[in-house]
Amino acid sequence: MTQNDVLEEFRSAGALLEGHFVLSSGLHSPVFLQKMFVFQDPARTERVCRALAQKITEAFGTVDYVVSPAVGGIVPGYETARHLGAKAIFVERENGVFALRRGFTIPEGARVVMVEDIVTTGLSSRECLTSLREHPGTILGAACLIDRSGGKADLGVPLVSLVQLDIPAYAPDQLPPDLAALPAVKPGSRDLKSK
Ligand SMILES: O=P(O)(O)OC[C@H]1O[C@H](OP(=O)(O)OP(=O)(O)O)[C@H](O)[C@@H]1O
Ligand SMILES: O=C(O)c1cc(=O)[nH]c(=O)[nH]1
Ligand SMILES: [Mg+2]
Repeated sequence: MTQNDVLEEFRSAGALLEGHFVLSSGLHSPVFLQKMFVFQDPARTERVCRALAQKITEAFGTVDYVVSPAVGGIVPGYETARHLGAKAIFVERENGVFALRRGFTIPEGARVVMVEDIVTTGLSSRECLTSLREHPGTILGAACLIDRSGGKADLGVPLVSLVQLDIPAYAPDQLPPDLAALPAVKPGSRDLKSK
């Protein structure tokens, strides 16, 4: 799949939203990728995750465990793991901090890749990777469907993505006037999880 093919999947799923969005990081952006509109269609999800699995294999070789940050990472993590022949587990917030729960474990020597849906600042991915370092296994790297940081997000491990876009994101006190004029909506779930 080319970058355009992947973007076309998002576009035709109605997942490329324009307006005024407050992202999980608190940054404001005129664009939001509503990944759940992609993931509600299993056939579409299969197409993009098969392509991501191919990139992961090229970059990292065999993978035993895919670990994803909940909630957004769970569906693409599972589907990508299916194509890799790997297990799919996830971290979720416990008192606001990502942790492996539900009795999930990673065996000694397992080859681990973190799979995220979207990378903006990389904070969610870094938090996931930090929690994984407390467990056995070798972290080979990270992967995401769309890196909207334009390659600027530093996860501390190699990151492969299907699409790299440099989508503007602004601090709340630095909004361009045309963006400030629109009512802001906050589609993400980070606040919900910390309560
Ligand atoms: O790179 P970042 O600046 O961390 O932003 C990207 C993160 O934001 C979204 O998750 P969100 O926290 O909105 O929750 P969700 O996964 O439950 O949708 C998305 O799923 C990524 O995890
Ligand atoms: O940064 C985010 O919170 C974010 C951006 C985006 O485009 N899509 C998403 O689900 N989260
Ligand atoms: Mg997320």
